[in-house]
Amino acid sequence: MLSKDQISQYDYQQTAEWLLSQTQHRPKVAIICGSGLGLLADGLESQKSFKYEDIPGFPKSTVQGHAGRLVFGELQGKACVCMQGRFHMYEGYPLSKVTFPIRVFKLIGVETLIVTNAAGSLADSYHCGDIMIIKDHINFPGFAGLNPLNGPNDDKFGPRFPPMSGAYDKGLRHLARDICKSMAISEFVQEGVYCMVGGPNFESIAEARFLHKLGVDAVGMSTAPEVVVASHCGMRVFGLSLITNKVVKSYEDTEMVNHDAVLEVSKMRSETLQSLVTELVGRMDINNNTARSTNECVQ
Ligand SMILES: O=P(O)(O)O[C@@H]1C[C@H](O)[C@@H](CO)O1
Ligand code: HPA
Repeated sequence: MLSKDQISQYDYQQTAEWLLSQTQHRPKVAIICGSGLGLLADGLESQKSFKYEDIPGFPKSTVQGHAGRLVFGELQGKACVCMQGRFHMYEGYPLSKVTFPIRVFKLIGVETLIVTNAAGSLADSYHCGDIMIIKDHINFPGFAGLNPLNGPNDDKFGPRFPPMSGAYDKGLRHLARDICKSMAISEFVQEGVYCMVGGPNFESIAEARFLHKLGVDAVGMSTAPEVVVASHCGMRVFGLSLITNKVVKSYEDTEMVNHDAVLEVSKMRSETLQSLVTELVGRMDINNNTARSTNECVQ
């Protein structure tokens, strides 16, 4: 039996079928835009967009900097679907709702997920405005039992105990580094470990020091649940964090982070991020997705 927070295969299917009936686009790539990074979706050609509130079963965006639109279109001739705004645990959504779109994407045929987010840096060598290719993540809420895969496993999507090593595709990370070189932006591109915390408050100094000691390079309030669900259902994943602030780790430091500053830095770099993602989609082989596992749920 499903608990009140769990979502049935039928519910995902209903939303997927509704979307397929509303657009001719058949995307193999989905892109999630982080805080202030909605511009990524504006680059799509032949757009067809839907407000989240008009999509059956979809949650609503409540965070400033997250427009709340699902945009279908083409990037470099490849069909994509772009979430202009995502859902966060701190908005009060259960993780099944936070990750609802991922399984819907799977059912409409998406094989590759690109996640982006705004994050604070802990690594001493990082600067505000840096772009971090996500190599791996720490799903902190998962340690406390908050995992989107909790509850009865739906074998049609993936296995009960999925591996998470290698969740961030090596080939795509390599390709992204090559693209950064050709764009001459490597000097502010890093590769590191992202940690999701629940938010909505930013980290205390003691928490920041703790995460730094754990080897976290950047911290944010999203992404890990989406990646867990995408990886569970065999999607190939690529992730980028935009470093919008340095996390305060010293009691001498009087600087305080706030969401407006996060949005400001996001805007400053969003064009570069848009070019990087566009080039990546253009050069990735979408018909050769050696995704991590196979399953039967694609219709
Ligand atoms: O959706 P993302 O992870 O980009 O949003 C980040 C984390 C918080 O939601 C917000 C804090 O400013 O930005
Ligand atoms: O410093 C941060 N901490 C957590 N989430 C964030 N999102 C942007 N910056 C931060």
